[in-house]
Amino acid sequence: MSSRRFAIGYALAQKKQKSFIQESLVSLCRERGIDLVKIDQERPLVDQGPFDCVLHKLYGDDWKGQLVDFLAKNPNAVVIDSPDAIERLHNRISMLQVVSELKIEDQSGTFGIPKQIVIYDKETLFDRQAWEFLKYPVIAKPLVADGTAKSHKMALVFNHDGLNKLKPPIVLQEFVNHGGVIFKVYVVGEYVKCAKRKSLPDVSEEKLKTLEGSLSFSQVSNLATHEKNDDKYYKLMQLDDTEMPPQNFISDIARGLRGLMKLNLFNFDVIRDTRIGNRYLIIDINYFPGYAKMPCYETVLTDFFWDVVQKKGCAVGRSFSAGESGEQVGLDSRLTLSCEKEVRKIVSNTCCSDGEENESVVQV
Ligand SMILES: O=P(O)(O)O[C@@H]1[C@@H](OP(=O)(O)O)[C@H](OP(=O)(O)O)[C@H](O)[C@H](OP(=O)(O)O)[C@H]1OP(=O)(O)O
Ligand SMILES: Nc1ncnc2c1ncn2[C@@H]1O[C@H](COP(=O)(O)OP(=O)(O)O)[C@@H](O)[C@H]1O
Ligand SMILES: [Mg+2]
Ligand SMILES: [Mg+2]
Repeated sequence: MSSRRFAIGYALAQKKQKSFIQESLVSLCRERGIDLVKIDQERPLVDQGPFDCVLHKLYGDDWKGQLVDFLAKNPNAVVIDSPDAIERLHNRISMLQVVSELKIEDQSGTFGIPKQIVIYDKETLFDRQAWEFLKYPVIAKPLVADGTAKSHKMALVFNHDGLNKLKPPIVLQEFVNHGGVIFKVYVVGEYVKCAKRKSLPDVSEEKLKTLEGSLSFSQVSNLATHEKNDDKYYKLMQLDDTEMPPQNFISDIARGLRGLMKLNLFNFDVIRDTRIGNRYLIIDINYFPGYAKMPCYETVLTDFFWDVVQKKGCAVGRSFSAGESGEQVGLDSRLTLSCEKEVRKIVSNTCCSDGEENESVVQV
């Protein structure tokens, strides 16, 4: 076994750094020969390193340019993931477009997205005919999903009166009753983990008649980590009784999304339509989500980093080995850690001693 050490530079917002770069992760990586090194965002990336790999959740043209410069100087380095691929997730319409391209083998369920429309102005918002195919209640979501608190502010709209507070550009999406439970599917390269979380309660036809205007909410599934890891959380939220989606089905969707979006680090939110038992709707896809909420996230992420630096598991480096051929290659292919190997293996979660029955682990 080689004793070479590897360096992974990370560029993350303060909050993300705090939640993700925990000592437990840093030390596990260190034991495996991988040093996690903070990138100084005050200095040009090209002046830092050497890094075998850059891990990031920063946006904007300046950062994108820095990554390009960095790769030009370090042709053998890898960037997880491509800014262009990540950018698609910053708009709630383009984010879900990829679902229509998905083809999966497993037939144990059907999938799609809720009916929705993008509204750019008040005139269209109040023109009920423009979106008559949507039934109340509808959820109004900011079109932009750029990680700001504002981009998570939503409203559940029960009738025409509830439209007054809305500020386009927004996506109006039909609210689908789903038993108050959402499935969050975390993807880390080939690894997939599905977890249950609390969601908005169902709204019956009778209840809808009595509800006034709208209800504002934000990040309903996002309680503090310690609350979620607590057994009481599942009991309190009655999550215990909710059946998980079929594992193969979820792994097929995860694999398909990963391949189409060319992303390695993301999660997606899925709800099960209570009207049609095995119909699943994808409502949200997030880049580099809160992995620290996954039990054993340290092991999962360290294994992934190991595969990346060892150039295993994914076709790292091959598509952007400009050094070998001397050719100039496009930005996207050089920034993309593409995934060619498709291992479809369901594994049981052996790394956790707490035996969480509410979660499933799948590799795609
Ligand atoms: O902060 P956390 O750990 O709750 O993670 C957030 C995610 O929560 P989740 O893992 O899905 O439960 C959260 O997911 P949701 O959008 O709430 O489904 C986002 O991914 C959020 O990132 P951003 O604000 O969209 O850039 C994530 O926030 P950042 O950590 O990236 O700021
Ligand atoms: N179409 C929908 N039907 C029912 N509930 C929904 C729908 N869309 C969103 N939700 C609920 O609202 C929450 C926030 O919506 P989401 O699109 O995931 O935004 P965010 O990016 O802020 O997480 C979801 O976790 C879910 O509880
Ligand atoms: Mg969400
Ligand atoms: Mg989101």
